[in-house]
Amino acid sequence: MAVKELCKTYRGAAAPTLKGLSFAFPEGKIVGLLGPNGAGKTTTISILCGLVSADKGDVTIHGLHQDAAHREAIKRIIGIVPQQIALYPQLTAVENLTYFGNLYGLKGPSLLSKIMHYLEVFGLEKSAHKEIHKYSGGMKRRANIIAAILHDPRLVILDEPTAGVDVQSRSMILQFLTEYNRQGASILYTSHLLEEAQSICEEVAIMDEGSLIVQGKPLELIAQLPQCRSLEDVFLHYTGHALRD
Ligand SMILES: Nc1ncnc2c1ncn2[C@@H]1O[C@H](COP(=O)(O)OP(=O)(O)OP(=O)(O)O)[C@@H](O)[C@H]1O
Repeated sequence: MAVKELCKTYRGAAAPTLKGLSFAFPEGKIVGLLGPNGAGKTTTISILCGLVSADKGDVTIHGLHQDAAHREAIKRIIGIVPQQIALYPQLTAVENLTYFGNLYGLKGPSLLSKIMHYLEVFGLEKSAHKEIHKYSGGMKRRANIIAAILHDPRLVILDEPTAGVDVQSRSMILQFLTEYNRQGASILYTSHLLEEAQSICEEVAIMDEGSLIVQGKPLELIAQLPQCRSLEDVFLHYTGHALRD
């Protein structure tokens, strides 16, 4: 996937959120989009998914240029896991997942067996018929991921999928992403957890204030800076210590 010279200023905003952002990631890898609060990660992801329109610039996903002619094809390729839980709290997990499966034209016994399979993979089978508002934070996050992958997307885009979950859920989610990637899918995710990003991402792009700062393989980025021992050191080297509002 690639973005080229993306610009975005939200209506009424005093300053642009994206200022000519460009990066390109190879397919079939787990890659990370990193940056401090307000860097523009969610905006970038939203543009990649077609949920927000850019003022200027190009997006290409799995060789398809993001334009009106390819919108439907791209929608089928992508699975989106938003930062906020996008499930109906009063519906059970099975009811929610049936609804999301139907949106992609999946139905009947094959959809139900897929839902049950993933509920088991994500350790939610005992809560399949429990309403989502009765789920813990980690359970909601796991169910939120299932909703995005029922249509077997070749690219899964996740916005902070492991934020605020316990160690067990986090480890389960990362293990799943690694396995899903091994089966051939590309994964793009954002996180503030740099140790985690270092361990699972083959490549990362660090952005700040709407522009790309640096991109590369975590170990190569670390090796380029003699004073840095971790991706967190690299991140602080490029983005500085100043607090962001
Ligand atoms: N819908 C919107 N309307 C106006 N401004 C917005 C909107 N969404 C985001 N912004 C602004 O754009 C900037 C970048 O926000 P964005 O959420 O893309 O950053 P981020 O890197 O994902 O941040 P975080 O790590 O805090 O989630 C922020 O200054 C934010 O206030």
